[in-house]
Amino acid sequence: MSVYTEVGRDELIAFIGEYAVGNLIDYQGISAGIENTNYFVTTDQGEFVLTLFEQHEFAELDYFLEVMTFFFKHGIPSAHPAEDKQGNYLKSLCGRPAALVMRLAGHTVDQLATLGQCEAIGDMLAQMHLVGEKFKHRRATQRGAEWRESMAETLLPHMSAEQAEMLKAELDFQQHYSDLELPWGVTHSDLFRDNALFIDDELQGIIDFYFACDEFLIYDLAVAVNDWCVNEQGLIDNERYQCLMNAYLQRRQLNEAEQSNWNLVCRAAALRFWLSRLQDQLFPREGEMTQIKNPDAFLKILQQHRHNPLSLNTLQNA
Ligand SMILES: Nc1ncnc2c1ncn2[C@@H]1O[C@H](COP(=O)(O)OP(=O)(O)O)[C@@H](O)[C@H]1O
Ligand SMILES: N[C@@H](CCOP(=O)(O)O)C(=O)O
Repeated sequence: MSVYTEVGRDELIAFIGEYAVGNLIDYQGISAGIENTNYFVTTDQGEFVLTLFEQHEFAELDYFLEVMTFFFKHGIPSAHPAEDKQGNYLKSLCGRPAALVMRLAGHTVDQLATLGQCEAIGDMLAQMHLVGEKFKHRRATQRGAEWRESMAETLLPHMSAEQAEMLKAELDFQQHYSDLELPWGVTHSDLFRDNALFIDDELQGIIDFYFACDEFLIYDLAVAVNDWCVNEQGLIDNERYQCLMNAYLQRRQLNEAEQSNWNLVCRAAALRFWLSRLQDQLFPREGEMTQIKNPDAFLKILQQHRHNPLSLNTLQNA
């Protein structure tokens, strides 16, 4: 969903007037997206995206704006937040925290990804992980093992006996996730096809850093593989997988611990989105325009990882 909070024209004119971005010409609610309210905003000086944060309070939002600014300044194509006349990135609108960011060119990938797009994402994700070593702000994940366990508890009573049994077995398998000693740092943690903008195979930008957090770097990689590499059958496709992974590995090799835990982390990443999509389906939030993504897509990916683990052997890791 995208418009949980409706913004009136006069309110927006007053809000825009606090920035040096020109006068409002037009604005339009964006139907894509799930977490926040988003509008495309056109002024006589440019194109922007207005986000009203629906899930976060003021205090925690600085981190995300720091992440976006950091990546932008370090050559990762991402949307720089606009500063108001007082130098603030974060403001208040309609009782919600709000930010205005640059509108990037291109379109999100609404179809299956091309091999070129998989390669571009693998390459950019590795660059983010390398440059991210210098990022000093810390934020714990909100969708980690603890969240997965407690959300599973909430959802178990609503599941078929077969799915509930599988979920319990999966939680059992993943029970030591938090004890793993794997390279970690700032991650996007939601780098799906609908969070990257492309013109053909040229990556224009990465958006929606609002799940960014400290996580295992290969969790971020697994999130991307689980979405970018799917084929018509909704399964991870070997060709796309090879393209994304080889592009990543050319810049950043996986150490032994990462290699031996790759299947576990791919499963944790699939489980996270299966559970969050089930949560959205079973407990939808109210709004004017809504979209709920299909949880079964991630059940299928999770099953694939359980029965046919992705190999690292044919890839270019040293
Ligand atoms: N900086 C941006 N430039 C261009 N389009 C954007 C930008 N930010 C968001 N969008 C558009 O808005 C949609 C929803 O944004 P997103 O951040 O994914 O929302 P949500 O946080 O609600 O999931 C995207 O799919 C994209 O089409
Ligand atoms: N990418 C997740 C949902 C998170 O919402 P987003 O629209 O903010 O990316 C999914 O596909 O389930």
